[in-house]
Amino acid sequence: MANKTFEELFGELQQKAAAGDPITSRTAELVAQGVHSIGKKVVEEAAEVWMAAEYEGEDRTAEEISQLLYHLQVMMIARGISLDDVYAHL
Ligand SMILES: N=c1c2ncn([C@@H]3O[C@H](COP(=O)(O)OP(=O)(O)OP(=O)(O)O)[C@@H](O)[C@H]3O)c2ncn1[C@@H]1O[C@H](COP(=O)(O)O)[C@@H](O)[C@H]1O
Repeated sequence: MANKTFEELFGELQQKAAAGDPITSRTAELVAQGVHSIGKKVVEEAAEVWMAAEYEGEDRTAEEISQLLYHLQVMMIARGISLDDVYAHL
């Protein structure tokens, strides 16, 4: 996972969602479960970011942020939302 940019990860996840095996790919498994399950993971990871930021160190907080970003990307793929769709609102 180290040194992978947001854009590079998104491309990899798109490929995994399209052709990945739910047995070996967490991304393919989550996309197969659908938006409801992914949404619960997004909320869970967001709460873990909050708790880490308030009570833990920078490294743990960064780790939780990476997990939140991953699950947000999975949600984007499940809903057919591109990076440009999101950047348009930033
Ligand atoms: N960056 C990530 C990544 N970040 C987080 N996660 C998943 O999110 C989980 C972290 O959430 P939790 O702390 O809740 O862990 P958990 O309790 O095991 O998860 P649950 O069983 O509760 O869902 C991890 O165990 C991973 O399953 C990720 N899964 C995959 N990636 C990358 O995505 C790419 C494709 O991965 P696959 O789709 O698995 O091939 C690869 O480059 C991976 O490194």
